[in-house]
This record gives sequence, structure tokens and C-alpha cells, in this order.
Amino acid sequence: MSLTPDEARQELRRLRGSIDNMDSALVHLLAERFKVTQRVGELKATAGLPAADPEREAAQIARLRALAVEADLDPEFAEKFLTFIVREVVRHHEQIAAKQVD
Ligand SMILES: O=C(O)C(=O)C[C@]1(C(=O)O)C=C[C@@H](O)C=C1
Repeated sequence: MSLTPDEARQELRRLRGSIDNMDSALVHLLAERFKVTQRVGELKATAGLPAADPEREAAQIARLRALAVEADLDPEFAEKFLTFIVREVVRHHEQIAAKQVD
């Protein structure tokens, strides 16, 4: 399929529109996830529970890797993405717990 430069620019604009919509959805989903984990952090700090739960993380990674394979997404990437988010959540949990001690 060969496109004229104008057609290629038009297609690029259309594809970038889809990317922008998906990036917006990702940001909104992440914001909602962090609102929920904020509540989890407060609950854990109040109950004296540890910030991180390695068993839960292992189960989440296994579940997301399987979902990624089904969805034709690289499972290594899915694991890295989840681990990146969870690391940030644990940092927030630790900050919440430290504030409660003050
Ligand atoms: O489920 C929990 O216990 C959480 O604190 C949430 C969460 C997550 O972001 O999914 C974060 C840290 C834990 O190690 C495991 C999972």
C-alpha cells in the first residue's frame, strides 16, 4: 500500500488521535488506581500492616502476564509496567505510615 505524502500525514494524524485517546484513558485509570491505593495505604498504616505484600504482588504478576499473553502484549513488558506502578504505591504507603508515626 503506497500513500501519497498527504495521505500519509492524514493517516498519521488519525493514528495519533487514537494514541492520544488511549493515553488519556491510561492517565484516568492510573489516577483512579492511585485513589484506591491511597485508601489501602491509610488502612494498612492504621492497622500496622506492612506497606508491601510480596505474595499479593506475585499473584498480580502471574495474572497480568497471563492476560498479556492472551491480549498479544509482551508479558515481560506487562510485568515491568506493573512492578513500576507497585513500587510507587509502596513508596506512597511508606510515606503515609511515616506521617502517622509523627
Ligand atoms: O494490595 C495491597 O496490599 C496493596 O498495597 C496494593 C498493591 C498494588 O498496588 O496493587 C501495592 C503494594 C503491595 O505490595 C501489593 C499490591
